[in-house]
Amino acid sequence: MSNLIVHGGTPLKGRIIPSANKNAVLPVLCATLLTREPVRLRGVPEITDVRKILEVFRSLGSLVSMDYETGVLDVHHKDTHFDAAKDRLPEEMRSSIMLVPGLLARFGAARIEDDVTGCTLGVREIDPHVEVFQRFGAQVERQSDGLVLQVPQAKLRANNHWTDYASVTTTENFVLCAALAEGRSTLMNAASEPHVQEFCQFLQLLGAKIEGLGTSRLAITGVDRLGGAEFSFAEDFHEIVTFLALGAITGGQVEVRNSTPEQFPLLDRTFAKFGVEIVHENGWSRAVTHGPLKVKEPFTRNILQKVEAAPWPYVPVDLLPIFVALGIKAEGSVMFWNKIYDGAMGWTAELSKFGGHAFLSDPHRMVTFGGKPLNPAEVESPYIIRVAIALLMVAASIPGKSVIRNATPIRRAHPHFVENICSLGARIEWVDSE
Ligand SMILES: CC(=O)N[C@H]1[C@@H](OP(=O)(O)OP(=O)(O)OC[C@H]2O[C@@H](n3ccc(=O)[nH]c3=O)[C@H](O)[C@@H]2O)O[C@H](CO)[C@@H](O)[C@@H]1O
Ligand SMILES: C=C(OP(=O)(O)O)C(=O)O
Repeated sequence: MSNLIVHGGTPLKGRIIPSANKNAVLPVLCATLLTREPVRLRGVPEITDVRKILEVFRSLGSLVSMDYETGVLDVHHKDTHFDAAKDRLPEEMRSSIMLVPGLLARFGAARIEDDVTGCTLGVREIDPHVEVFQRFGAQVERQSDGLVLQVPQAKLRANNHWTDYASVTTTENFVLCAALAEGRSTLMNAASEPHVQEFCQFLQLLGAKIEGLGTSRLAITGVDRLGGAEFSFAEDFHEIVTFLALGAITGGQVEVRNSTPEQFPLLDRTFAKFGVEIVHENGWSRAVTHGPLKVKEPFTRNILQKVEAAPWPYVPVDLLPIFVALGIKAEGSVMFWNKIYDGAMGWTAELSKFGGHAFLSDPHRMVTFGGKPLNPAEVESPYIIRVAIALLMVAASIPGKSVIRNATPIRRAHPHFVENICSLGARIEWVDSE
């Protein structure tokens, strides 16, 4: 377990070049299994989830050359081998489940390990995935240590499917299966997050026939084979928002490179609810504060200001903790509504150790009563990447030494995160503990 020691209270200043979005990089890595041609990826971040997937590739016998200095990955799945009875896939990360279509395409067999939950956000079912695999013709059997999938026929069968809700990884799994299936498949209620679109663009580059990117209806016409490609990852909107918020919460001036400000109007309005103005100019975004943070009062009398997170184009649920941190700091009350997860808000007790006041109304809703005097503290992060960051944000805004225990999940998604914050003037360090 790694902890973060934070000497807070310094207004952060400077410029940040964001890394690639973990949730685009991981499905793209899984998609490379669908081709027998070489693939070159640029901007691959040095994060633990990437390391785990590359380890799987090496164990399959693929050629993998990863240079984390330059972010260039060359991968070639040429002569591979996999035994669903003996080999195991990574756990404690959701993206493990997106290895399934590539393994089915190559070996006619795959596995889903018991723990593909990822961050402990509440129920994260695998049924929508299993249903997708079954619709494409896979047989699924529960074994003592996971699920084993087999495809009796040579190719997956195209189909039309309508999911219960817009799930990011289920959509990606559907597209991965459909890309090489026999015939044309359609998916209704498809997820449309920027990372889902980026993943589809990569597959198109390999030669996949996908229509409807960015909408809730995807149509995919299966092709016989996919080719190779060179692909560069876009900037991660999670990192952009996170560094802007770090600038705002510490009363500093942080600029982040942002090539896609068109994705930001709702995020800008969300920042504005805490008194933070986001300015996009010449490919950069900056957070401007006008004195201490203050929650914007709604015009409707006697209602709470609120932030609602749900599948895109709502505020992304993974960004909710970042805004909760702003809610603890800003004077006024805000209701945070996580419409997706039923177990992602149970960290109010950690906020109270800082003197922050947050009330868990029900499993989906939290109210912050911000602007209270805050003190440094030792807190413990749940296994949730963005909560570890939110706790770090609060700590960075308070003069004195705080400790964020179990901050390791940050390493799953954000490369050189502490180095990046320190480049803005922060005094933060990793310390390993038992
Ligand atoms: C590797 C990856 O890309 N992980 C992301 C992906 O996970 P992931 O694809 O696992 O998330 P899903 O969209 O499937 O949602 C997770 C869970 O939320 C519940 N659910 C979701 C949507 C909904 O409208 N109703 C509902 O009930 C279901 O229990 C579901 O199992 O998308 C999540 C939602 O943006 C993000 O938090 C994760 O970071
Ligand atoms: C929840 C996340 O990831 P995962 O789905 O892999 O747990 C995240 O990226 O914030």
